[in-house]
Amino acid sequence: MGKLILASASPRRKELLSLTGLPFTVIPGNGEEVIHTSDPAEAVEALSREKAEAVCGRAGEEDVIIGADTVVALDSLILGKPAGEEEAFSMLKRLQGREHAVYTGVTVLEKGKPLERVTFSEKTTVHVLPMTDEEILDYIATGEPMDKAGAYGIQGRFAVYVRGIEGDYQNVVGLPVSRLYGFLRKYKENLND
Ligand SMILES: Cc1cn([C@H]2C[C@H](O)[C@@H](COP(=O)(O)OP(=O)(O)OP(=O)(O)O)O2)c(=O)[nH]c1=O
Repeated sequence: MGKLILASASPRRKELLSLTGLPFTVIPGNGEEVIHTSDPAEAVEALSREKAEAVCGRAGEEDVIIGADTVVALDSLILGKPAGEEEAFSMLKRLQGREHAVYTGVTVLEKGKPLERVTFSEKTTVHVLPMTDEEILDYIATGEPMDKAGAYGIQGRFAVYVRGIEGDYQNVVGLPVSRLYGFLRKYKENLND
């Protein structure tokens, strides 16, 4: 068996994958994330596949690669990372006072067995309390929104505005780790460091 590779530059995903106790290596991808569908589940699944496939060239024949992507969906909009503070403001203005869905797509790919590739997505519903414009601006000033889908981090200062969730918390932070572990546990004894 080869190595387990996390195809991600996200420090959160690295931390979440560590919870499995499996040895793994991080290879950040650098591809553009372009969404070609209005279906958020389809979008994150496709992006997770692209991220996993993008590092295939740098992986060994027996390596197992994980790619993941997270978006926020509300009404018919799919929100990725904000391009700047103005976009962060308009995203948070839309999200406050209501519920939305967070989707993370995951692909697990054994480089030598392309036909056994697994792709799935997980949805978590997040209920956000009403926020004043001043609270939104104060939150943006923390710097937390800029590298996160939907312009917030449930694991950070935004926690005070989260009334509750339905589904997997870790999925919101960027990796549905318990569901993913279901696909990874078979590699447990066989991975190289
Ligand atoms: C909604 C939400 C998202 N996020 C993060 C998870 C993801 O890292 C990020 C969404 O961006 P992604 O494009 O999914 O991931 P990334 O660019 O950070 O990392 P990579 O593509 O290299 O794997 O938003 C939080 O940390 N907390 C939250 O509450």
